[in-house]
Amino acid sequence: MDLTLGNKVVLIGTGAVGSSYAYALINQGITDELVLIDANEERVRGDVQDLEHGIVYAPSTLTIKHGDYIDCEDAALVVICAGAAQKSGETRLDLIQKNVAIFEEIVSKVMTSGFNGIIIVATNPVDVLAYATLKYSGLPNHRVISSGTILDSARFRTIIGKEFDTAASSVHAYIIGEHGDSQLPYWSASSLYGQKISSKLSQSRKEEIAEGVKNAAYSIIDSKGATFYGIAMGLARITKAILKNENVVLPIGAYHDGENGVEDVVIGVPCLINRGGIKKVFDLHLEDDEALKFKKSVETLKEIQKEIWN
Ligand SMILES: NC(=O)C1=CN([C@@H]2O[C@H](COP(=O)(O)OP(=O)(O)OC[C@H]3O[C@@H](n4cnc5c(N)ncnc54)[C@H](O)[C@@H]3O)[C@@H](O)[C@H]2O)C=CC1
Ligand SMILES: CC(=O)C(=O)O
Repeated sequence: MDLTLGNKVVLIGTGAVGSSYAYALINQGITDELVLIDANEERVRGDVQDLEHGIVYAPSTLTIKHGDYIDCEDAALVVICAGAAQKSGETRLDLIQKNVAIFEEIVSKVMTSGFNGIIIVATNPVDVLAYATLKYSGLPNHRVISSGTILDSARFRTIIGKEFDTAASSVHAYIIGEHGDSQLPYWSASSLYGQKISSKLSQSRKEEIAEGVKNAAYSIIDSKGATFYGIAMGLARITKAILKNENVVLPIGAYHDGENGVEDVVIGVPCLINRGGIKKVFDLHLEDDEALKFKKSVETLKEIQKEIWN
């Protein structure tokens, strides 16, 4: 990545997820310059004004504008939340055909601008669309990030935190694999006050927790039609890790080129994130049942890739 780039963020897709992310960025003072793009221009115009009024009370000031793809030229980060969202009863993978076509168009426009930064993908199915973004952009592997299991891991930590009456921020726990139905808890590496969480829970409770995490999106979509605050905070966290060069460990979707015995797939694992993007994809030390589930998750994603790109 071009280290002379500042901290400009271009957000593409200002629907429920995108606009919540913009709001989170402003509230946390993460960027000095935010550009919004969406196919629905009227909506962007309204969002820019509404968000600008909030800046008055933000921790630091920033410029925010309704932009176009040329604005990606000197952006440090492009965040893509554009595309179709799940409706009640749909899985994330049901969205693939529509959203791959949208991504081919969006990513080629981003790259035509001369963009030389990092892309974060949030649109579902997020891991396959990050893979598509790598293909369509030609960017190096470490500069395309799928939000992956950042949200699932937050859900996991929230449930465990409540179980042990401890703040979720003190729970060190990860969901790995697809951001979707084949995900799995990384129990063997999940800890609370330095002790393994899995040894504190019965098998049936662990299974209930894993199901609860996996089904959280379905339950929220049934209740209010969409999920957006959780992912918005997760995206803001990844953004901060990049723009502030944090070298922090986050569970995100990373391209695997042999890491963890996996080839040519974007999948969620703990990674080191800094100004250059994905600095390191960590080795998983999986127990046998976890390794089996992780392999199945890889196969699920590869099947979808094969259907689209042969
Ligand atoms: N990664 C994650 O953990 C999560 C991902 N999502 C995903 O995020 C995506 C967005 O969800 P919502 O914001 O709820 O949907 P939404 O329907 O509210 O917003 C989508 C936006 O994309 C825009 N758009 C569509 N085609 C476009 C194009 N070609 N160029 C520019 N803009 C375009 C639409 O005008 C709309 O404003 C969905 O795919 C959803 O499944 C949602 C929650 C969590
Ligand atoms: C919609 C979605 O991907 C989620 O909330 O996990």
